[in-house]
Amino acid sequence: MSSLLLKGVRPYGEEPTDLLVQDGLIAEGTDADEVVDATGLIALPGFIDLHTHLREPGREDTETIATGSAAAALGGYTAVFAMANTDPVADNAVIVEHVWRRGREVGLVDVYPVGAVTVGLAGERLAELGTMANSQAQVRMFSDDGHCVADPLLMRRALEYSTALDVVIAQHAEEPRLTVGAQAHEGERAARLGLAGWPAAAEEAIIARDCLLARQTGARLHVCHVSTAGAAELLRWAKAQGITVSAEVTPHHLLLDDERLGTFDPVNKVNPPLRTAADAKVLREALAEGVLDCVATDHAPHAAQDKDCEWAAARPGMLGLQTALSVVVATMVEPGLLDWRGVARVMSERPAQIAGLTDQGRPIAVGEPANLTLVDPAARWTVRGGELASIAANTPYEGMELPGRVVTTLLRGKVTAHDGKARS
Ligand SMILES: NC(=O)N[C@@H](CC(=O)O)C(=O)O
Ligand SMILES: [Zn+2]
Ligand SMILES: [Zn+2]
Repeated sequence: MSSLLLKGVRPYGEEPTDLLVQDGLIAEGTDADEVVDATGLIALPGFIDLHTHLREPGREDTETIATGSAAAALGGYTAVFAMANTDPVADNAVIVEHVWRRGREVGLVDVYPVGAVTVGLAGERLAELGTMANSQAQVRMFSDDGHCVADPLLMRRALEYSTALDVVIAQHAEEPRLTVGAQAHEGERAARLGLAGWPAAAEEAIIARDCLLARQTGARLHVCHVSTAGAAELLRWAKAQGITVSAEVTPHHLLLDDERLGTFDPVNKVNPPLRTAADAKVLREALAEGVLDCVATDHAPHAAQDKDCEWAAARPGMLGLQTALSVVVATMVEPGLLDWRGVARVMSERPAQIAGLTDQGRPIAVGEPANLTLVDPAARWTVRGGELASIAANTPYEGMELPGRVVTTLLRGKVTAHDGKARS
């Protein structure tokens, strides 16, 4: 394997140095086959997304493991967790092994399948968590994402099993009885536009309940896409009690709010919905503080016909992999809420710890795996959905100029993306 010298790179935004990458590792020395001028670029540990929808199998017209992997590499990611709400559902060893193997074949990013908690995501019977955990895919995270595991007894059982398997249960917190027909955040804006409301309490009630179940069972609970100020308050309480709960926030819930509803453009429809500007502010502060552990994209590609239609008929979800870093720079770095060490923490280190990855989210140091993202902090770029690597183009940032750009991504020393092109 060839060696690469990154000259003048700034690890975590600190003093410039030369980084040698050899045989997939960060190595000592300066003798390399290839020298790259990385002056001004910041080196971070490769990003890890705990929440990606890749749509294979079933909706390969919107995203495949190959196109989603390219989007991930271009976004600076070296590992992604592919949610189970595919068709067929990833609720058995055959499907999770397919996703895992296909990710390996594509080779742009480590694709870790998330297994479903219940058979068919139906919320009635537990899936065979143990078989998926012990399969070749070694599933370490389970979620019915897209649906909430609403039955408290089933959730309790899932948490109990998870402790024996040492896996994480990631919950899409939405009390379904409170969100029947819901279209937008329940508040003044939705009321004025005549859109049925999705109340904050539907999210918070499940988070509170599941934190109590996690305390009871000693299990590790992860909360998906936290979107309300009240949810952050509950998580702060739970962590203070010593409950083993972690939580993610999406880039869109950090940046956008329900003012977007005024356009009636379903590109802004997402689950959970865009909340108020006051919620977004609290989420940014909670992420800076560590009450929210990490950023996860909830990258959710949808076909044009499922988005360019009337609001009520449109599917919820937004692309996120290629814009996540820039949104984190805009919402967290530029306002001084996080430095680059903090970005490494929320985009790489904490996600690796939550998912139990031992070869990702590692320090940038000699002997460590060369899973790296090089970022140009001074760059600005304009988002164009049609130019993103995903098959779908449903980005809420269309035409927006965003700060910070991923220049190069390395997976075990191999360049997987450079200057806007993915390389397998
Ligand atoms: N976030 C979304 O709005 N949609 C997700 C499902 C989910 O994350 O709940 C999807 O699969 O499209
Ligand atoms: Zn969800
Ligand atoms: Zn999701």
